[in-house]
Amino acid sequence: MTQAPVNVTVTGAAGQIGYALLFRIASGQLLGQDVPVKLRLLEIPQAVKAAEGTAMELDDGAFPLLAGIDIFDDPKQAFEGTNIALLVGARPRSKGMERGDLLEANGGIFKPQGEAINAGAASDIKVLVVGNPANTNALIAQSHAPDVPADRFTAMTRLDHNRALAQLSKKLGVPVTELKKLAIWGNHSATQYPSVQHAEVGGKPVEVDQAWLESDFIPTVAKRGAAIIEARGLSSAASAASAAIDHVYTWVNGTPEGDWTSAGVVSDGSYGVAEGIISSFPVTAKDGKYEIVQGLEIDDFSRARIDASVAELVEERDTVQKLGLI
Ligand SMILES: NC(=O)C1=CN([C@@H]2O[C@H](COP(=O)(O)OP(=O)(O)OC[C@H]3O[C@@H](n4cnc5c(N)ncnc54)[C@H](O)[C@@H]3O)[C@@H](O)[C@H]2O)C=CC1
Ligand SMILES: O=C([O-])CC(=O)C(=O)O
Repeated sequence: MTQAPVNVTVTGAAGQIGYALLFRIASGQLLGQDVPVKLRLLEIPQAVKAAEGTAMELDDGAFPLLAGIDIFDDPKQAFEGTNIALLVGARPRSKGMERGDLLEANGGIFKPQGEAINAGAASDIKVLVVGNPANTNALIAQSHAPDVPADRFTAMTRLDHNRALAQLSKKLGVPVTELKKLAIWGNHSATQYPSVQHAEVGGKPVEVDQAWLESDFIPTVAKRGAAIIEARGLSSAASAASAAIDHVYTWVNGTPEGDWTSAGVVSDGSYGVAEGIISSFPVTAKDGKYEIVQGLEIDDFSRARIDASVAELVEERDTVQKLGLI
């Protein structure tokens, strides 16, 4: 091992995504097979013991790239010197909870975490927010880290992107590797817009009928989270962990020539998306930076769908603004 270990902080480490995610990080899939990692696990005090149990299992994996595990219940310590932060822990919606209540409860988590990242993370910090509502939680954290470049805060829509790839691959009867330039726009919620407008199969434009898009593909992708909960009795965990691995691996190592992926990134106003919100866009990654793909023509159908999801994000931003969370 020639390289110094990269510090990776995972919040919600004792949760179900954490359980799937940590072993993949330890095995080298987050950053590459030549990059040692040190894990920094953050949990609430009541779940520290469970996180210790997971850490024991990580030890038992004897992973060659795992250079150490530390467990914290204090965000200030957990983010000290961290290079990659995966913010998975969040307050789930409980019965009778309104969207505003959920945003408020999560503000109590993501505000101090943003402050702790601002105070102590490494200068090359990259943050991925997985915990829902992911886009607005990312906005809250980002707004409390004024010394960190805003583009270091991202929200996960890679799971939606992967779901879209899988659905289209099944429909066309081709492997996912044949598909390029799918895109998720907007919020990681049921209003998201999975777009095939620029998608290619084997280098040619994808042609599918509009009825299938509207009545099957889009709702299947957008409501997949709910369908998994219905079937499994628990929300997506291994697929979410897998998408988090993909998101960070791509961010660090780049997108292949002639393709893009999807991520929730801070809007610079591109495509009429309100500046400053964290919205999903088609993005490329190069030299450790995600960039919004520019210059795409947006047809009327796509325009209406993008606008609807962005309107929801603007509403969430306005709510957290009113609550004094940003
Ligand atoms: N963006 C996406 O595509 C997806 C997002 N999610 C979201 O990811 C989140 C985590 O999901 P699961 O692991 O299944 O939930 P879980 O409930 O199994 O685990 C969450 C963990 O977070 C911890 N936690 C709560 N507050 C914390 C805090 N302030 N600091 C550190 N840890 C804290 C809890 O103690 C718990 O161990 C949920 O919000 C879920 O909705 C899930 C799937 C996909
Ligand atoms: O709704 C949830 O908690 C899970 C989720 O985000 C998804 O599966 O897309």
